[in-house]
Amino acid sequence: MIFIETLVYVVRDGRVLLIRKKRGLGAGYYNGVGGKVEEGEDVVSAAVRECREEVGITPKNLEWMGLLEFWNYEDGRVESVHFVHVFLAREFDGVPRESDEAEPVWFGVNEVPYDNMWSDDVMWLPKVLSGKKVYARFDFDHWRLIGGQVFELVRST
Ligand SMILES: Nc1ncnc2c1[nH]c(=O)n2[C@H]1C[C@H](O)[C@@H](COP(=O)(O)OP(=O)(O)OP(=O)(O)O)O1
Repeated sequence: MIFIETLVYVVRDGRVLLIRKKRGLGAGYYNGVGGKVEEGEDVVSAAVRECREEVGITPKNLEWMGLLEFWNYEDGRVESVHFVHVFLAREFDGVPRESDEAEPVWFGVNEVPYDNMWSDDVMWLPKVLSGKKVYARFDFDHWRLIGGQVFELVRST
């Protein structure tokens, strides 16, 4: 199975908005706001929709910060591949509120709870929060991280 997904990190006043995911894959972990891109939807529209659905806010002027690939293997075979577009939003409308999927929580950008997040996050999210664009690929065995590489993207002139 191949999935196109989004992750949005809303940043304001030195803090970043994360969600504590309440159900599904990664439940209990803190993460950015996001989910699967639906049939016929573009990635920016999907990112905005997920923010509205999960925490009731509308992010504005999304800045594309990179692409992550998550390859999950089960019994030596590829079980799923996830292409995740990462965005920063420095502006938004609305007030974050809890939903049945997610509890929104603000953290200082230097106090992100990496011990309670997907174990790949500490390898790339600090770069994104400091304004760097990234490409990364991570391999998992039954969703346990077994390897990965992170690259900073720089624009060539
Ligand atoms: N390893 C890792 N690190 C960081 N972020 C993620 C992962 N694996 C992931 O799946 N994710 C992110 C990527 C996506 O933003 C979400 C996936 O959310 P999911 O709940 O599967 O998608 P929804 O569309 O919201 O879910 P349903 O509506 O299908 O329940 O996690």
